[in-house]
Amino acid sequence: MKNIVLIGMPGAGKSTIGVVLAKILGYQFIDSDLLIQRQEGKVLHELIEEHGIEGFLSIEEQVNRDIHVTHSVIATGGSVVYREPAMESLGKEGVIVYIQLSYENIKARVGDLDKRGVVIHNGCTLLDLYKERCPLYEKYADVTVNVDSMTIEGAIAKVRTAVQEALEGEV
Ligand SMILES: Nc1ncnc2c1ncn2[C@@H]1O[C@H](COP(=O)(O)OP(=O)(O)OP(=O)(O)O)[C@@H](O)[C@H]1O
Ligand SMILES: O=C(O)C1=C[C@@H](O)[C@@H](O)[C@H](O)C1
Ligand SMILES: [Mg+2]
Repeated sequence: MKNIVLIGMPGAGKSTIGVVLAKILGYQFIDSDLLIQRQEGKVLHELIEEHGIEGFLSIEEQVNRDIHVTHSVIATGGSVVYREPAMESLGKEGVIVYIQLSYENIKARVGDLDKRGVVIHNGCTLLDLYKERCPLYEKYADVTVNVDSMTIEGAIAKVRTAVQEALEGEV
């Protein structure tokens, strides 16, 4: 049985959708960000400050490559797409679902980028980040689900249907 791997911008709703979807499907829920925090004993923004962007991405890559599970929904961090080996490994683990949301809605959802711990270079805006990342999410996605103007419940149902179609009823 395939796992379901959620990718997308910070604030897209990967963790929010993922945990409820797992419950509905009777799957386990895994949040890569929480695995990173548990392994390192620090919260994300501390890790980015301490190790720098490339150092953090290396930790994130290793943690995601080490995920080997079944019957699980995996919510990833928004920056996982910067490391091809991590995406290759996740792609073998399950169907990759891009949770797509417009820039305007992402902007409204994410608060202080520093406190949230987003991988962004100095001088780069959220819009720059959005434009840089969207092609990467599209590149790795097996399925894209747009969740603009959807309630949380609506988004979960849409993701579930899209995954079922992609896996031809396997879940
Ligand atoms: N469909 C929705 N409608 C309104 N708000 C939502 C919806 N889905 C998620 N949210 C809200 O958006 C915020 C961000 O959601 P969440 O933390 O799940 O995003 P994420 O994709 O996991 O982000 P990150 O990459 O930072 O882990 C939360 O406050 C959540 O309650
Ligand atoms: O989108 C990002 O740059 C990130 C999102 C978080 O989920 C974390 O994975 C990390 O803080 C980086
Ligand atoms: Mg999350």
